[in-house]
Amino acid sequence: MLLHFTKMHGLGNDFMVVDMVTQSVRLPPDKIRRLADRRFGVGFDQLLIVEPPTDPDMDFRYRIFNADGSEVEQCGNGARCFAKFVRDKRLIGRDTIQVQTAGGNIELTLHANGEVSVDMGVPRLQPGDIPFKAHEQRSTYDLRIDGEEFEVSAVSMGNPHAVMQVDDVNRAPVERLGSLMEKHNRFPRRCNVGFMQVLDQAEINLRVFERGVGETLACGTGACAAVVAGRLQGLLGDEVRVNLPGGTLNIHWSGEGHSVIMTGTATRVFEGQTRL
Ligand SMILES: N[C@@H](CCC[C@H](N)C(=O)O)C(=O)O
Repeated sequence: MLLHFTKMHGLGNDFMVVDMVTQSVRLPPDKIRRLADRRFGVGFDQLLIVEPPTDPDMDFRYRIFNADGSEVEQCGNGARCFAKFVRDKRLIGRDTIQVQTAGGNIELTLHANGEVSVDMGVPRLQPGDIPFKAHEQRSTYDLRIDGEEFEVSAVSMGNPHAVMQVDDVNRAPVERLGSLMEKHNRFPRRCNVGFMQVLDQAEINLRVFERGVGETLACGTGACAAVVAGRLQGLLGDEVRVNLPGGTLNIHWSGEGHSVIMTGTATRVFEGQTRL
C-alpha cells in the first residue's frame, strides 16, 4: 500500500508526519526504523502521527516515535510542525489547537508571522514523576558517570530530561556523555541529555543528545527543560533565547507551578509517498 506523508522540520530536528485521520496503516517498530534510515529510507529523527482524539475535549491525538522505533511521550519541535500540518491539510480551521499526547495535553497557537507557540504544560520536578531515582526533589543531583561525578538537573516536560551546565557547548563531550547518561540506571525510562552554556539571564546555548536518536540539531522539550533547570538554579529569568545548532527558540517560564511556553518556526520540506 502507498503511505502519504509530509517531511517537515523544526530548526533541523526533522520529521515524517503521517495523517492517520484519513489514512489507516500499521507501523510496527521495525518498519519505523527502516523508514527512519537516512540511506535506505525517508530519514527522520521522529515519526509524528496525527490521529483523531480519544478525549472529546481535544482536537487531535499526537503520537511520537523516535528513529529507533520507540514510542515517546512528547516532542516540542514536532508540536509546532503538527500545528502547521493540520492547518495546511485543512484538518482544522482554527489557529488554536488542543492536542492530546502521551505526555499530557498541550495547546498550539499559530501566529500570523508563521511561528507557532506551544503551551507545553507544567514541568514535572518530583523524581518519581520524571522518572529519576532520588529521595527528594532538588535543583541539581550528583550523578556518577564512567567513574566521574557530574551535577545534573532532572526535569520532565512529559518526557525525561537530564540537563548539565557546561562552559562551552562547542567543546562539550555530547556524544560520549550523552550516550552514557541516556541509559543511566537512575533514569529508568532513559532520558534526553542537554548540555547548556549560560550566556546571561536571557540567553543560553544548548546541544541535546536525544533518547532513541542521538544528537539532533534542536530539541524543543530539551530547550524547555534547560530553561526550567537554569531558572531553578537562579541562573535565568522568565524569558530566554535558546540557541541550538539548528536555530533559536524563545522560551517563557515564570517559575514552579506555571506552564512553559515555547515559540519558534515550523517548516514543510516536501510531500511524499512510499510503498510499505
Ligand atoms: N525532538 C523532540 C523530542 C523527541 C522525543 C525524545 N527523543 C524522547 O525520547 O523523549 C523535541 O523537539 O522535543
